[in-house]
Amino acid sequence: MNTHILGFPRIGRNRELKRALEHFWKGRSDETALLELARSIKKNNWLIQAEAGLNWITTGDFSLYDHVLDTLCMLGLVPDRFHGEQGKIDLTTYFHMARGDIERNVPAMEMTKWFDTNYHYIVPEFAGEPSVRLGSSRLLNDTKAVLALGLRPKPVLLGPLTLLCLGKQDRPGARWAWMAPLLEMYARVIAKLDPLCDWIQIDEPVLCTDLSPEARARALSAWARLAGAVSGSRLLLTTYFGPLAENLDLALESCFGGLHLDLVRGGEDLDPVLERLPESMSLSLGLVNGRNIWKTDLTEAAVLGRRVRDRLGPARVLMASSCSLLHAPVDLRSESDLPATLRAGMSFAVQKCHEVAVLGRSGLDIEASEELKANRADLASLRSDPLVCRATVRERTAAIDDTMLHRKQTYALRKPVQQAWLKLPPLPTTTIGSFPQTKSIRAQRKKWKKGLLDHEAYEAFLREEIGETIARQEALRLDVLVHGEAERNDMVEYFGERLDGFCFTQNGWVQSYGSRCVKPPVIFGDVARPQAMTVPWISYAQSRTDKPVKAMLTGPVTMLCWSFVREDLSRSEVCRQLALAIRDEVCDLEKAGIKIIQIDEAALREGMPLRHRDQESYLAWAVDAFRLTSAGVEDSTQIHTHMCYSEFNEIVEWIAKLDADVISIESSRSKMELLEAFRRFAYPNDVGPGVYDIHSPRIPTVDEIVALLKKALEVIPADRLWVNPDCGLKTRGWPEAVASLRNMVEATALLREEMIADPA
Ligand SMILES: Nc1nc2c(c(=O)[nH]1)N[C@@H](CNc1ccc(C(=O)N[C@@H](CCC(=O)N[C@@H](CCC(=O)N[C@@H](CCC(=O)O)C(=O)O)C(=O)O)C(=O)O)cc1)CN2
Ligand code: MET
Ligand SMILES: [Zn+2]
Repeated sequence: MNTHILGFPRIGRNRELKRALEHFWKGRSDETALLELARSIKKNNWLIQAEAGLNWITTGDFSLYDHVLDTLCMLGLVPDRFHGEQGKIDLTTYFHMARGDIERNVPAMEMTKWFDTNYHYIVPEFAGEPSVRLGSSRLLNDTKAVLALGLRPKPVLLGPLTLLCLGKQDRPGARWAWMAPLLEMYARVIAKLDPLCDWIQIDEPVLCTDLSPEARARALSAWARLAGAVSGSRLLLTTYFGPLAENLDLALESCFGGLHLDLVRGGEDLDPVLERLPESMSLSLGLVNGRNIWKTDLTEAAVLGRRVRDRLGPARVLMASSCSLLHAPVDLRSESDLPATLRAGMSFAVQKCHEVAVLGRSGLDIEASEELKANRADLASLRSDPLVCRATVRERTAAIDDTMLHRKQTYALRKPVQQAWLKLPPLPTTTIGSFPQTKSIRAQRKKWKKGLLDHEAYEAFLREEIGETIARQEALRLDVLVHGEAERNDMVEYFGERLDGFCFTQNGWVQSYGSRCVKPPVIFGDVARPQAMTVPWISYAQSRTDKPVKAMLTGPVTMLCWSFVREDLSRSEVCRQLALAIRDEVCDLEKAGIKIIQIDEAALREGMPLRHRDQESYLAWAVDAFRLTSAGVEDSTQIHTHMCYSEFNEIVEWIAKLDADVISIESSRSKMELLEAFRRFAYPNDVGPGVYDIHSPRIPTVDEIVALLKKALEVIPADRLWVNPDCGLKTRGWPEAVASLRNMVEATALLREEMIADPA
C-alpha cells in the first residue's frame, strides 16, 4: 500500500534553521547563505522520507518562518502596509510581515496559536479591497527539485477554507469577498503543479472545528474550483486534529481524489466513511501520531488498516501520519541519555516516517511481520517501567475531596485581609515573571550543564543576576517585584526537571514560532514532587528587598499542554497529579513567608478542545486542577495567575471560576477588545489587562499606556485594576525592557495623580 506523511519538521536536526535565521536578522550573514541552508534542510528532509521508503515526498511543508505566511506570499495576499518598491515580495518583505519593520515603524502581522497546538502562525488579514496576485514560486521549484532527485513529489497547500477562516477581517463577513480572487490564484498554482505529481495535498484542518454557516455554504464551490484545475493529478483533502463529525458529508462531496482522516484523534469518522466514501475517492489513514513522541502500536494500526483494505481494496488506501510531523522532534538517534526502557518506546519524526513505511510494506500481516513483533516488544518495555504507576501518587489523587478546591473565604473577604499587609497603592504595577534571558545567562547555564562550571559558581552567578533584577525593579519603582526567572531554561521544562514521572530529551526541539523553539519534557509516569522546587530562589529574591516579591510557578494545565504526555492515563488524571505536586510547592512557599504566588496558566485556552461539544468538560477539570493547586493557602496569601496568546472572550466565566485573586492577561495586541467580555460578564476579582505587547522591541509611549488604562478603567473599577505588560520579558533585551517599564510606571503615576485630583 502507498505511504506518505503530511509534513516534516523544518528546523533541521540541530536547529540549524534557528541559528541561520538569527544570524541573518543580526546582519551576520546574507540571503544566499540563508537560502543555501534552507535548501540543504529541505533536501535532507526529502531524503529521509525517501530512505524510509515512503512513496511520496512532501514538498511545500518547509518554511523560513511560518507556512501560513508562505501561503500568503504565494497567493500575493500581502497587507498594503508592507508593499515596498514595485510590490515585490522579497525576503525583506517576508520578514517584515512576520516581525514588523522597525525602521518604518510598521507593526508585524498578528501571531496566534495553530489550533490546539503550541505552534504559532501569522494571522492573515482580510481588510480593504481584495487584492491578490501570483507571488512566490517556491512550491513549484521545490516540487521540480524533488522530481530531479528521481523521487515522486506531493506538494502541500493550505486550503482556501482554512486560510479564510483563520484570518481576521476588518468588518463582519469581509473575508468572503476574498474567496473568488484567491481561488483564481490557487487554481493557477495547482495547474502548474498538476503535470508534475500524482497527488496534491490540500490541508483543511478547519473541517475538524465547528464551521460557521458561511464557511459551510462556500466550501463545496471553493473546492470544485480547485478540482477543476487538475487533469493529471489528484487532490487529497487532508483534515487533522480531530474528527470531521458533522462536516464529514461536506468532505465526502468535495469531488477530490482522496480524503485524509486523523485516526489518532478522529477515529469516530472511520465507520461512516467506510459506509459512504464515493468510489472515486481514496482514503488516507492517519495512523502515526504526529503530535506525540511515542511509538505507534503497529499491531493495532495494522488491524485497522486491514479492515479498511478489505473493504476498499489496497489501491484506494494510503498509510500516513495523523497530521504534519511539525509538532514532533526530529530524530531519536540524537538522544543518548534516555533510560533504555523509555527510549525503546519512543519515535520522533524520522522514526515516524519508518513506522508509516512499515505499515505500507508489512502486508499488514500481524503474525509474520518481524517489524510488528519488535514493535510489540518495545511497547511492552515502555509499560514495564516501575515508575509508571506509583501507589502513593494514586492514593493521593484518589483522596482529593471537594474541600481541597476551595479557599477558606470568598475573594471579597480575602481582599481586605491581603491589603492589610500589602498596603498597595491604587493601580499596582507588576510584571509577568521573566526578565531578559541574556546571552550570558544562557551561556553560563550551558557551561554548568556541560560540567564546565561548578554548581556553586553557577548558583552564585544566578544570585548575582537575581539581585540585579530586584535592584532594577526597585529603581523603576514597581510595586510587586519578581525574581526574573534567570535560573529557568523554560517555564515548563524547568519544573519538569524537578518532578518525578518526567524524563528529558537532549535535542527534542519543536518549533514554537519563527526561530523560537521549545523542548517539551516527557511525562511517562506518575507525577510527584520529591522536594521544594523554587523556595530558595524566591526567598533569596525576597531577602534583597522590602517590597513584596511574587513567587512564580507554572500551573498544572500548562505543564500538561506543553509536555509530551503518556497515553495510558487520561489527561485529566495526569493533570490532577501535577496539581497536587504544585499545590505542595504553593504551600511550601507560603510557609517560607512568600505571600504572593503566581501560578501561570498560559496554555489554559490553547488546551481547549476544538469543538464546542467537548469544551465544557475540559474546562471543568482544568479549572478544578487550578483550584486544587491554589486553594491550600491562607486568606492573606494572594494568588495570581497569568494567561496569554489566545482568544479569551468566550471563557471569561470559566476564568472567573479559577478564583485567583489577581489575573494578568494578554490584551494589548487586540487593543483591549478583551474588556468587552469583562464588561458583559462583570469579572469579579482583580485584573491586569496587559498594557503593551512584549513580542515587539517597540517601546510603548506613556500616552499610549495612559489611553489603554483609561479604556480599562471604564470597565474595571480602579480598586481592582493592576498595571502590567502582556507577558514575560524573557525574549527582550534589558534596554527595551527598562524603557518600556519606565513608561508604564510613569503612565500609572499620571493616572494616580488624576485620581487624587478628581476622585470618581
Ligand atoms: N514551553 C513553552 N511554550 C511556550 C512559551 C514558553 O515560554 N514555553 N511561550 C510562548 C511561546 N514563546 C516562546 C518564547 C521564547 C522561546 C525561547 O526563547 N526559546 C528558546 C529556547 C529556550 C531554552 O530552553 N533555552 C535553553 C538554552 C538552550 C540552548 O539553545 N542553548 C544553546 C546555547 C545558548 C548560548 O550559548 O547562547 C545551545 O545549547 O547551543 C536555556 O536557556 O538553557 C529558543 O528558541 O532559543 C520559546 C517560546 C507559548 N509557548
Ligand atoms: C508564556 S507565559 C510566561 C509566563 C512566565 N512567568 C514569564 O514571565 O515568562
Ligand atoms: Zn504569557
